[in-house]
Amino acid sequence: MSHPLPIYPAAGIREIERAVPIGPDSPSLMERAGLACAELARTLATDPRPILVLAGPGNNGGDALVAARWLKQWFYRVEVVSRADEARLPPDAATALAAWRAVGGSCQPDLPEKRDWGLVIDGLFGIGLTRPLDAPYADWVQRVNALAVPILALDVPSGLDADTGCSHGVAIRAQHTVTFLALKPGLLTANGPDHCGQLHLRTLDVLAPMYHPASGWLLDEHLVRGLLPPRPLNSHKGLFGSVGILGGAAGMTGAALLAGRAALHVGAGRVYLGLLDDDAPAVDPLQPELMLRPAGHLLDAPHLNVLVAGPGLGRSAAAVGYLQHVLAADAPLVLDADALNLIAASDALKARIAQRKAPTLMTPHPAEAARLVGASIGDVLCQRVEIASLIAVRFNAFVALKGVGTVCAMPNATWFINASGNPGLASPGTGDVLAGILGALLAQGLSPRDALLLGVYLHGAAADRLRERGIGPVGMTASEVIGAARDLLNEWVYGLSR
Ligand SMILES: NC(=O)C1=CN([C@@H]2O[C@H](COP(=O)(O)OP(=O)(O)OC[C@H]3O[C@@H](n4cnc5c(N)ncnc54)[C@H](O)[C@@H]3O)[C@@H](O)[C@H]2O)[C@@H](O)CC1
Ligand SMILES: Nc1ncnc2c1ncn2[C@@H]1O[C@H](COP(=O)(O)OP(=O)(O)O)[C@@H](O)[C@H]1O
Ligand SMILES: [K+]
Repeated sequence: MSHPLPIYPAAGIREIERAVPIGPDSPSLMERAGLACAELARTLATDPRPILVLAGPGNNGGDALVAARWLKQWFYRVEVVSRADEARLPPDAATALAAWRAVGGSCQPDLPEKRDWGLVIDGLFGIGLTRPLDAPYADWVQRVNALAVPILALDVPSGLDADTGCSHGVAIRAQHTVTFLALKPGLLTANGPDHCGQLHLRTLDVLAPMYHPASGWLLDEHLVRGLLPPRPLNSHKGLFGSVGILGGAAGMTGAALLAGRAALHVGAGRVYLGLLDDDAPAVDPLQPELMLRPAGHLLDAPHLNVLVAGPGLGRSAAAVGYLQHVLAADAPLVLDADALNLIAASDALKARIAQRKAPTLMTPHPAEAARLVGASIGDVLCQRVEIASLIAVRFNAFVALKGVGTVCAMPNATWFINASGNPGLASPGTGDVLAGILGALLAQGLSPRDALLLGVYLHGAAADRLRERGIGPVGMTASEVIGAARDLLNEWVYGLSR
């Protein structure tokens, strides 16, 4: 499999399907997909009960019928449920139906009441789903979802939109999804991961980018391993940059401290905090390495080469003033939280970001993203790739639209979907930690693109490491994520094992 793994929306997959040459002696893509499904199903069907195959009216149903045929030939008991109108099946699916019948297979028009299946194969709809499931499909999906039986979804869990990860009404909740040719965005973001279960990619011997250029890729460990900041033996703290963090208004000092501690633990040479709270402490007793000062003096700190604005910034007039100075600074800048909200509320600030000469990183969660582009949160949730890309292009910024399957979008309209992370991160302060991590990586000389990709992946991977250790997902804290990120980065940079 070639890396990085490309991600295509349905239209791209269709271009690839059209372009792949199929020689006279090579199996059709549907034959390859059905066989790949059957091989996986064989590993999942661990009890002797029959396998239920739900076959839809299009090519997804065709894949399912090919899988049913192989499984029957391997002596599994297979029951196919299909309402497909033979005369209206696409050609490959009609061939698959004829081949299924030729091995003695039959189709039932409705889902039987009995429920003694050992595995359900969902081949109702794939990338061709265009609207909420009609009856009886919606009813079938609800009934198989309610069974205590594993479901293997073919290509896309039926009912889920392959492009967005939002469901059209009800959708299959699978334990496994085997997806063909290439990854699709909807499997990786929004509701996709909850509906897909474990994802299995089968490229069907097709090198997708040969047939259609990709503009999106999976952000995985393979991709970030090449981006690590070097640590020569002959080094001193001046080599690793100085991060200045603007934030910490009254009642929110902790947010700035979390960002600062994260920056320190991910390798920044020096970390300054410019705090807005008049009563802010002069030192963080638990992290005395941090240099705390009033917000108005932050930009006077020596050697600053990266700025982070937002953690606990608040929306006061003073905050706007400090933010204006930070935006005018000629240093890479990470904008998070209330910095984003203040920008969303001001056309002048918006224009200033787009005009910045130094790189800008923006890390909105969906509500912040909605404010930035004047969309509803619902729109953002169901158009994550589009909205992240829109923000990146509009603000000439490197954007992480946060949430499950964080979308990293670049100003050149390329994008990545992050594979790491878990709901342990749905806890206070984890966004501040991400902002600090990004600041530290920029300070160590990574390009804005590479800092964003490594930082987002590392943040999620740290949470995954904590979950492996039983620390979360419930009760995982942002402070714990910092320590795990440090451990992982050292493992990756120096090859030190746990
Ligand atoms: N053509 C090929 O050679 C290949 C096809 N493949 C499979 O083909 C799938 C795409 O096939 P199709 O384009 O036929 O699309 P689907 O099989 O996903 O579904 C399209 C059919 O469902 C109908 N439909 C859409 N939404 C509906 C709804 N809510 N209720 C009822 N009917 C609805 C459409 O009118 C159409 O008849 C992929 O997901 C994949 O599983 C892959 O195996 C790759 C190879
Ligand atoms: N369910 C989840 N799965 C993966 N990552 C998540 C999940 N929920 C939240 N996150 C991550 O946690 C971080 C939360 O950031 P944010 O919403 O800004 O929190 P805060 O404002 O409390 O710091 C983001 O990086 C986001 O992607
Ligand atoms: K399906």
